[in-house]
Amino acid sequence: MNAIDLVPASFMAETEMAIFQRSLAGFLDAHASPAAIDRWRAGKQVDKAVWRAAGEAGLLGVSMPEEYGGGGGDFRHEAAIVQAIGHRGADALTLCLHNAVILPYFASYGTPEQRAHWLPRFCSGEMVTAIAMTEPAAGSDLQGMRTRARRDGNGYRLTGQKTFISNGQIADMVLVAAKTDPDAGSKGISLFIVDVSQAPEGFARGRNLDKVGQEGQDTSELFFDDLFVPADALLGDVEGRGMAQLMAKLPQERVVIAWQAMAMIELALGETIAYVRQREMFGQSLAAFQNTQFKLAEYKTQATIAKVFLNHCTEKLLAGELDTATASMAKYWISDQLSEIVDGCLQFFGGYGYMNEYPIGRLYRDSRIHRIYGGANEIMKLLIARTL
Ligand SMILES: CC(C)(COP(=O)(O)OP(=O)(O)OC[C@H]1O[C@@H](n2cnc3c(N)ncnc32)[C@H](O)[C@@H]1OP(=O)(O)O)[C@@H](O)C(=O)NCCC(=O)NCCSC(=O)C1=CCCCC1
Repeated sequence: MNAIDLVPASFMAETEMAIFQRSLAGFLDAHASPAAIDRWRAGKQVDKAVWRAAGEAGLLGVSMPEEYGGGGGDFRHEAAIVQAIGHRGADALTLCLHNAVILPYFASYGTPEQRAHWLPRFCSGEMVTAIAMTEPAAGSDLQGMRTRARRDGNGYRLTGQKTFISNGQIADMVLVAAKTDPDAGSKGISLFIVDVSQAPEGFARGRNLDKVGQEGQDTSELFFDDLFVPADALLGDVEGRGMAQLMAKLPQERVVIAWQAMAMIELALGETIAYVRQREMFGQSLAAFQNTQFKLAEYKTQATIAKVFLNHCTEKLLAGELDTATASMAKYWISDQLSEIVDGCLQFFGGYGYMNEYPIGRLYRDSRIHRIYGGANEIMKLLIARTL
């Protein structure tokens, strides 16, 4: 049994992972109750207090070194968090963005001073993070970004616009991709650590965008108008490495999204199995129909195969051997399974499935984005095809 699988405590010795999962479940019971989630969805953002509480509970920066206030764990702990949150729906998944997507940029590319300054603030929950790559006219084509960073004395001036930025409304620090040399192609992009906690002049948050699903977390436009950042805001200390840094880190982000999709598949199957068992029609249980059994057998098979492949990707990632194509396969294939399975599950609920009061309808809306964010699935196929 893989340590990432949630197994009943009675079947295993109390391993470090089981203890971690238990404290995670306790945290989510206390801070991500259905009432709290309803509040986030109404306000279109996760309460910031939850971040502080997550920091105090040791759930932020779990894979970061202990010397920076992190948990000293690894990607298995990150995957456990993604799963535990995903099993309750999609809300608060941006905690995983902070943990498993953004902090690793600092751990891998930050100077010792940047790591020492920023990571403790992120691990405590004092500062919430966001990453800003996408622009209104450049989503899939990262090199097409227009945001500029011009040298100015002992720093840079950032001008441009970003959109679809998760945590954009609540972030205290935004890691911004910008062109330092528009003529240098992939070597003309750099990443900047932008402290927006004090609403600096030249920075503005735009709309908290109204989405089809995942309404419990904020997704924003961000505007930079001649915003001054000091020279040490450049991630690392060499200009022009941003594109390669993004390309190297995106595979892990894609595995995180695949784990989210996996958790939501399991949630959909659980909800549907419970429903078909209690729903009576034509004088028998909906579960007794062969169509129900065959469909659910197919979905369970797809889910099982997906999980085996995802555990394989996780092992590769832990060994530092995860390649872009393999991560792209996980993201594209598992998010496709999610769409098919959630759609098929909703069908069993009939008219009730289309009502927001049933969780399956919400899952249907929340799951659609998995085929788009982290790189559209068509981009995943392009990245796979490049290796053939
Ligand atoms: C693949 C792509 C469509 C096109 O790449 P091009 O061909 O322009 O870039 P190319 O020539 O492949 O490469 C650039 C440099 O990079 C190096 N490198 C590549 N892989 C790696 C690697 N694995 N390690 C190190 N270096 C790498 C490459 O060698 C090159 O450097 P060089 O010029 O040779 O010096 C790219 O643009 C992409 O991927 N878009 C999807 C964006 C996309 O995924 N957003 C997602 C936005 S975030 C998001 O959606 C969120 C979702 C959830 C919540 C939060 C955020």
